[in-house]
Amino acid sequence: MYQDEYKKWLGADLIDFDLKKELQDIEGDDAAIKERFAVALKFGTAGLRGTLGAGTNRMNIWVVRQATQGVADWVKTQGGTQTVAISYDSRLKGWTFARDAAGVLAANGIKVRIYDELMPVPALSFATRYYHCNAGIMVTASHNPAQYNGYKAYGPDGCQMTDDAAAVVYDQIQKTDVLTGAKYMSFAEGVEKGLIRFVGDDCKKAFYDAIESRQVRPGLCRTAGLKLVYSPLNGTGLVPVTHVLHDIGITDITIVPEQEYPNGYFTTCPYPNPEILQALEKGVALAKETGADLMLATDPDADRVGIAMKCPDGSYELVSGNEMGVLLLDYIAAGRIEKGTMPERPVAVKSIVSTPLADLVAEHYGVELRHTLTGFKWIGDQIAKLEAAGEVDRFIFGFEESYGYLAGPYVRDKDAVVASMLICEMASYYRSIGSSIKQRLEEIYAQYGRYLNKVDSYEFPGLSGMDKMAGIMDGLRKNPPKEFGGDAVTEAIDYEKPEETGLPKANVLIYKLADGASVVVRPSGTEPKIKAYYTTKGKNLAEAEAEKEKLASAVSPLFR
Ligand SMILES: O=P(O)(O)OC[C@H]1O[C@H](O)[C@H](O)[C@@H](O)[C@@H]1O
Repeated sequence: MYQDEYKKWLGADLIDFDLKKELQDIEGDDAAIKERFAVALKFGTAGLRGTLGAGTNRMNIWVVRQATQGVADWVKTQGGTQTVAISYDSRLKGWTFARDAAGVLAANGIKVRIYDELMPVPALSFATRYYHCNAGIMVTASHNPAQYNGYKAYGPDGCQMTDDAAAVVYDQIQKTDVLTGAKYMSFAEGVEKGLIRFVGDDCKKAFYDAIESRQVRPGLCRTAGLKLVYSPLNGTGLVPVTHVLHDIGITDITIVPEQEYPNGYFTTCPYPNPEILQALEKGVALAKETGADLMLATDPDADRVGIAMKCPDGSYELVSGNEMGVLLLDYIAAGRIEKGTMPERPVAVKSIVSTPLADLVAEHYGVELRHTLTGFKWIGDQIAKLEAAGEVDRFIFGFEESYGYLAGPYVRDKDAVVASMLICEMASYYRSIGSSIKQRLEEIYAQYGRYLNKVDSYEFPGLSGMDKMAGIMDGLRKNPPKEFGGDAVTEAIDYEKPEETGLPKANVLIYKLADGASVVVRPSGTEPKIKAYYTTKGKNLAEAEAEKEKLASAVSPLFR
């Protein structure tokens, strides 16, 4: 089967010369052919993601065209404006895939609004809403290494596609021959026919205005003198983040030179994920050199942001996604109360695997904190619910521990542009009152308790990995652990039971322990990993860390 498919591809005019060469190079190599052709990349709610290359199990123009035909078939059943927004980041073949997706949509009679320069996830979500599109397509593999690309699909609300819509697209893809099934018209023809148009400056301006309107203390940054180092990690952040920062008055910005301009090879940080230290190293080094108050790094599609902060002793410390979520919630709530701009019955949202410290902070300010499953689309879904009730202004902030934040309803995915702006504003504010982000964080710990949140990941690669992970989760359900390292489990919550959790069914187990600590276990939805999320509390950091180590040594043998 896979050999037949391989021969079909080898004999076809593949347009992209890289593909032809790759297929010729693997002639006679059964394993290499099998890997590329035995299965197809699966389109799910997050769209497609895979390594670049030839074959049905790779990201290439043919797989992109086939997927886009599936999207087009779904759009045609939807009525409305029959328009799709498209953006792309700095990844290899990003523009090629975006252009080909536009060509497939145009050939299906669907109108396209495509950015004329690389722009991040939040800008795509915004354009999808702005032009009342039926769908949005973002060509990106987020923070994966350079050999990856992908295709995130959005619904009309600017949220990642729902399960129902993705299932229809998937069915349509199955009916579309990968090499011959998608309709196609050249980009030029689509433009000539008026079907393909670029995103207008009005839309870009409205996006920036929407973000800047979320400042908590407008004008403050103009005089605070914040010194910043910023790295777009060779992705899309450079233009939007610096645009917004300049607008709000932050001018002392040093950009990490090697990571300033788009470069899909990510030569200085092979894994451009702001969650990991390596991606932030160049920025931290430059912050030390320049004495910056703050260092920010956005991932290639600028939906996540990681930071390092200057401590009073001059050292730099990384801030975790949970800590930043809590800091921003605290800053936004306190600031809006002080400024008289807090809505009535304010709502914030976080995922069930994010820190419970946020619950205490929310309670302190009278903010209702809603809990959702992992995946920012669930936070978008909460905003949609408020919108449907005519109460969208109640939403003040949403975050996930995986470095995703959003502070307004103008988009429905995480937005590192607004997060970068608010982090800088918050740093400026604390600087202006003789404090710092670090000091505020310590005050929060002093007030609510020294919480520690850590995530350990256990990898299960290869085809057998999925089975192993399923077996482990099954084992935990059949033989529920009664204690971890001597700490009794006081409550076990199984998210496979929606009647008990009030949330959609999910493969997540939460164990609450006698001393306020908790362990959450779930298989990742994006990588072949089981993740264990630990929350511990101590009189000080050392005590919380010791507790985490104790729990982790009891939990990790379960994953062997
Ligand atoms: O823990 P995982 O399933 O790998 O997901 C981690 C993250 O993946 C993506 O970035 C999603 O957009 C996030 O919403 C999610 O939190």
